[in-house]
Amino acid sequence: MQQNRIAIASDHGGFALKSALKAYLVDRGHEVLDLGADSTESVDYPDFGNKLAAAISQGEAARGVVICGTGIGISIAVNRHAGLRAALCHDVTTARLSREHNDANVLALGARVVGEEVAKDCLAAFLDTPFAGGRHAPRVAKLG
Ligand SMILES: O=C[C@H](O)[C@H](O)[C@H](O)COP(=O)(O)O
Repeated sequence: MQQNRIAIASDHGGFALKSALKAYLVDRGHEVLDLGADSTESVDYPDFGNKLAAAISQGEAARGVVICGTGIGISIAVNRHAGLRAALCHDVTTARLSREHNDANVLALGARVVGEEVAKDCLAAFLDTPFAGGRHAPRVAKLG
């Protein structure tokens, strides 16, 4: 498992925010595995959600970030994979609780919904918050 490596993927709608968050992750000392998209040319979000889920399942990265226009489609794609828990977050509180209560391993963001600064704050909360365990552990285990 590459503990310090964060995988990131988006569709065309999330491309610009992906670039900004990549730079932010590098600034924070992370290695970034960029799985595309590589431009604003129209693509299909399931392809990128599936790619990121595979990378995490195979231990190529410890956690992931996915971005599409709303964050909805790409988070649905990731959540179809066993062991993947993508949390669609719009604010710091949901990002923090997605880690504390749900042990989310993927942060999903909507580039057409949240601004860059809010997205960075969500990412910081996602990275910095540990899973609380305790009563939450058997619940998370039931997610499969
Ligand atoms: O949930 C889906 C995402 O928000 C997509 O980014 C969105 O549907 C793409 O829309 P469009 O093809 O109009 O750019």
